[in-house]
Amino acid sequence: MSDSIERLYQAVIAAKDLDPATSRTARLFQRGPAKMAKKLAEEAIEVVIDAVSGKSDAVIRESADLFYNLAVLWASAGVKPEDVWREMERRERLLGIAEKLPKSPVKLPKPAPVPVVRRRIVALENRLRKR
Ligand SMILES: N=c1c2ncn([C@@H]3O[C@H](COP(=O)(O)OP(=O)(O)OP(=O)(O)O)[C@@H](O)[C@H]3O)c2ncn1[C@@H]1O[C@H](COP(=O)(O)O)[C@@H](O)[C@H]1O
Repeated sequence: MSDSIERLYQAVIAAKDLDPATSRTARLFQRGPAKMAKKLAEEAIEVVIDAVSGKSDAVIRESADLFYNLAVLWASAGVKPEDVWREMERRERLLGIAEKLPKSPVKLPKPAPVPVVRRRIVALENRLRKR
């Protein structure tokens, strides 16, 4: 999958300086990051709506549009696909370590009950009173 996204990203980079009249990508670059972000958000919502409606084919189509608009926003923000893959690999390494930790909170052995030494205050007070 990452190969497809990397090819798409390269295609976006190649198209960004084309004629906006004929290239959607060039048009998005001409209109700027706010428009790119709006389109990305719209695609994300379309994926959500189709997924909730159980329309798997539409989810596939809209996901491809989502990846396209994400690649456009990445390019505009100076983010490369490998930057994202590196972050994902870092998280995977961390999770891998975490997976070796016990999932439940570590159960410490209950400390032995400390015998409560009841100060014989009452007896002492009685003794003092008798003096
Ligand atoms: N991968 C894509 C790609 N995926 C989705 N889209 C466009 O993104 C739009 C997303 O769907 P929308 O429903 O939001 O769009 P729309 O409602 O039809 O029209 P708008 O309201 O968005 O203007 C679709 O119209 C698609 O044409 C893409 N447009 C271009 N590419 C690739 O980007 C490269 C550059 O192409 P140009 O931008 O045409 O130069 C090429 O390799 C293209 O294959």
